[in-house]
Amino acid sequence: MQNLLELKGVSRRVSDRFSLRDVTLAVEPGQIVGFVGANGAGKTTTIRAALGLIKLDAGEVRLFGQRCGADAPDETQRCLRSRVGLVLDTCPFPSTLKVGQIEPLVGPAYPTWDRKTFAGFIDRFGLDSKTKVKDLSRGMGMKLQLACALSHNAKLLVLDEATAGLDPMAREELLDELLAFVADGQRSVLLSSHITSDLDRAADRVICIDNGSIVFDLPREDITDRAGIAHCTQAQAAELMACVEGTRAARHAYSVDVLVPNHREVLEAFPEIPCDRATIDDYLRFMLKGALK
Ligand SMILES: Nc1ncnc2c1ncn2[C@@H]1O[C@H](COP(=O)(O)OP(=O)(O)OP(=O)(O)O)[C@@H](O)[C@H]1O
Repeated sequence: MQNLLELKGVSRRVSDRFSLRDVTLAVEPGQIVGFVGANGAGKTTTIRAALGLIKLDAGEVRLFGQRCGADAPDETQRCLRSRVGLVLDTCPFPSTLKVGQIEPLVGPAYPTWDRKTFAGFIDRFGLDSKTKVKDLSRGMGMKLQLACALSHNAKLLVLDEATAGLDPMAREELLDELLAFVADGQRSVLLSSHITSDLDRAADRVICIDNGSIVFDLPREDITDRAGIAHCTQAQAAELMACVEGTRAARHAYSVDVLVPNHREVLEAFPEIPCDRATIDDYLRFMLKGALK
């Protein structure tokens, strides 16, 4: 099936200090794709490139199979973007408007806006139409954005740090909504987040960017089900790293933690070395900071 979003070789110099470099990634239908990286790594810039909001120096972006760079005709861009639901870390609606005044502002921008669906989400999320945007809690502001994003028959949801600052219950609810959104196998979510435990639970794929370049792009289970952290002495680490491909090490005063691609194989081959499964957080730390063998 056709990818809902594709970036191929996207490069863009943003400033003297930061460029996107040859970024290639794809979001397949039915997937939740986690997009991770340190502060300033380039997640938001990549999302802006994906939505045709910044010009590219090289490469191409396809949304729903069609080219959607900032150089595509305005009408094409508008039409393609109207099939994307965007949720940002801060509520972008005018702060003095009431919840009940948001629909007349947002709805007309989408030819496929569905009033009944929007009313259903407002009700289900417990949003009071008389409350001003500025008086909404973080979680409620996110839910208002989500209600908008889910009410125009979007095929792709893009969430940029939308779980930041949410309490665990609100994050859980959001993840359940996202899982329901992709359940028919036709729609997808691109979720940039620093809260990697959300991705441990919900992501099908995890893509990591660092300093404007993609560092890894893996099925989530390659990280959380296969990879492991072996807790070694210096001598064990040397032996393990000599035998196993694709390891990375974090050295401590008297021990060495080694990231291994397959924890089961290590437990079989080196039963004396304790080896736990890796989390996405572990994997990220080792890939960004761990020493190669
Ligand atoms: N318009 C701009 N002009 C100059 N520099 C910019 C501009 N937009 C972004 N940057 C820089 O580009 C780099 C990447 O920023 P970006 O917001 O994409 O990172 P991020 O991964 O989303 O970070 P965070 O996790 O902190 O939100 C940063 O160093 C940022 O300061």
